[in-house]
Amino acid sequence: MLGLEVENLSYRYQGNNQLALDTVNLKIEAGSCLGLIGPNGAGKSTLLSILSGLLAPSNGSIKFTQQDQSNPFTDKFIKQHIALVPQEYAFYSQLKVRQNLEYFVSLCALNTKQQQQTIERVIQQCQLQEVLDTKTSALSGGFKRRVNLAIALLKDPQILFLDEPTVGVDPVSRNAILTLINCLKRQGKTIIFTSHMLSEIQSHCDQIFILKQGRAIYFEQDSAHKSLQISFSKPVSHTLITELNSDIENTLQPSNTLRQNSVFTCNISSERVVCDIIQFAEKHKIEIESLQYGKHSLTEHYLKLMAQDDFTEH
Ligand SMILES: Nc1ncnc2c1ncn2[C@@H]1O[C@H](COP(=O)(O)OP(=O)(O)OP(=O)(O)O)[C@@H](O)[C@H]1O
Repeated sequence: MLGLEVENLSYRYQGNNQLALDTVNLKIEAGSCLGLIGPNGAGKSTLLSILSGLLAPSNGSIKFTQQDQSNPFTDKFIKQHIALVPQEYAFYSQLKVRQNLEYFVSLCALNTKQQQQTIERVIQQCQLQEVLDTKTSALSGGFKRRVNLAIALLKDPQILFLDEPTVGVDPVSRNAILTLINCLKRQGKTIIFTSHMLSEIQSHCDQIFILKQGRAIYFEQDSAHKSLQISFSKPVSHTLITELNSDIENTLQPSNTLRQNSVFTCNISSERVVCDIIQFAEKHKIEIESLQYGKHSLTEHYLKLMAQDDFTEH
C-alpha cells in the first residue's frame, strides 16, 4: 500500500504572478481517503496534477511511502501505481465505451487474457454493462464520468486522484461513483478526491485538506469533541447556568445573540452531558425547544475559514 508526503510544495504557472500553490505540506497515510476542498481557483487541480506527475513542482518535494517495503521504489513502479481521473473527459469521444477500454488497456503491460479480465473488472466496478456499445460522445454526463473513472482503474492503481468525480451527475450516477469510492477504500486504495459537495467529502473522507489561494489547512474530521446547541423556551438565569456548569463540569456559553440567553452552544466530549442537560431542564421545569447534537459541520467550518482574511496553515 502506498501513501505520500508532500513538503513545502509551491507552483507558479508561467506568466502568472500569483503562486497557484504556496508552500503546501501534506501527509496521506496509505489506505486513507483525503478530501481536498477549496473555492474555485484555490489550487486543487494544480495539486493533483503535480501529485500525479503531470506538472513538476516549482519548489518542494513529494515522497511516496510504502507499508510493504518489498517492491522496488522506482519511478516506473510509482507511475504504474498512481492514476488521475481529471475533471475533463480523458477518452476518445468518437469511440464506443468498449473500444475506449480496449484501447486504454492495450497501453498496460498485460497479456490478452489479463486485458479481457481487466476490462470485465472495470465494467463491473463502474457499472458500464448497459452502455458498452454506445459511442462515448452520446453518453449522459454521469456515464461519461464513470468511463473516465473506469479508464483510470484499468491499471488497478494503489493511489487514485479524483478531480471532482461527481460534478454534474444525477443522483443515480453519483451514488454509483460514491459506492465505488467506498469499495476502493475498503480494498486499501489511497484516495484523494476533490468536490464542491462538502457533505460528500464529510461522509466519505478520513482526512480533510482545505486550500485557499494556494495555501493549505487540515480540518480534523475525527475530533473527539462534538457540538451541542440547545434552545430553551425561556431565558435561563446565570445562577442556574452556574449550577449546571458545576454539575456537569463543563462550560456552557450563552450565545447572547439569540433569544436572550435561551440558546446555548458548547463543545462536549461525552454523550452523558446531553442527558445531564435534559435532566437539568426537567428539574427546573424549563422546556427544551430544540436540541442539536453531533460532529461539527464541515460546511460551517469551511464558511468560517473562507470568511477569514488570514488563512494560515496549522
Ligand atoms: N494553465 C494555467 N496558466 C496560468 N494560470 C493557471 C493555469 N491553470 C490554472 N491557473 C491558475 O492557478 C490557480 C489554481 O487553479 P486550479 O485550477 O488549480 O484551481 P482549482 O482549485 O482546481 O479550481 P476549480 O475548483 O475551479 O477547479 C488559479 O488562480 C488559476 O487561475
